[in-house]
Amino acid sequence: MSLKESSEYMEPIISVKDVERVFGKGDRKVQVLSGIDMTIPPHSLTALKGRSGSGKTTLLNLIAGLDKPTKGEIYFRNSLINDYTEKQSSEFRRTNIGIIFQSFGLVPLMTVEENIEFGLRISGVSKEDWKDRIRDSIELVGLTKRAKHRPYELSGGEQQRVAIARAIAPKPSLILADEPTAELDSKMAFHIINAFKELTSNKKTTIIMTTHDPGILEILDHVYTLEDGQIENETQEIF
Ligand SMILES: Nc1ncnc2c1ncn2[C@@H]1O[C@H](COP(=O)(O)OP(=O)(O)OP(=O)(O)O)[C@@H](O)[C@H]1O
Repeated sequence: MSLKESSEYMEPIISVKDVERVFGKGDRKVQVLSGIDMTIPPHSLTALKGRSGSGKTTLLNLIAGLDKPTKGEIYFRNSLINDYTEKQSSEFRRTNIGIIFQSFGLVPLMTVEENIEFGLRISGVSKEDWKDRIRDSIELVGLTKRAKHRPYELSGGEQQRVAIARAIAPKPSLILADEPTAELDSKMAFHIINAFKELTSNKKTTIIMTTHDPGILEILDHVYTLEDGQIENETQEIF
């Protein structure tokens, strides 16, 4: 591998530098994050863990460009995303990021297949690839038999898996997942995390997720623990 290739490989996909997020003013001021530094290498599987209210979702929202830090910088590769206009920010998400939220954001009148197709359409994936991408992503989350069903006909865990399939299908360079296994039983959670691990090991994507689940932590490449708005300790550093 040439020096150029190897240095490109090591370039972080996300760099968070001295980030702070304060909500509200005066008496209602809440300092949720402060002095956050994080470097996410490409093709890694990283988790943010911490107590409820520790700021995990807030940090994911900042990385997605859905919110802006009150201080500090967030880079996607070499691009400073906290300076993006709203238009640049939504274009950035549309073309680079798959988002799995706690509220799944599925379109109620669309079947599982149609929801995933919708995701492919807005990500700009060429139409000739849709059929394979839809089939493969549905298979990956174990919902082949439910492909023609609508979200209201599915359980919470099944809806969560549709949201995962929809985020994966466009093959984004970064997936941000807020508690993607929260609704799943331990066997299915393990299956999904293993699928995440395979997608990152095969250099198909990079994943940053939040979790409460101690059972899955050992599969991950890197775990950041948030406590009192700061990164407490770093574990499982393998890079
Ligand atoms: N828009 C807002 N205005 C004021 N406070 C907010 C706002 N958004 C989040 N917070 C506060 O920031 C803190 C962190 O919230 P966040 O959702 O990031 O936590 P979390 O670690 O993801 O929690 P959980 O595990 O319960 O999902 C909470 O105390 C919350 O009340």
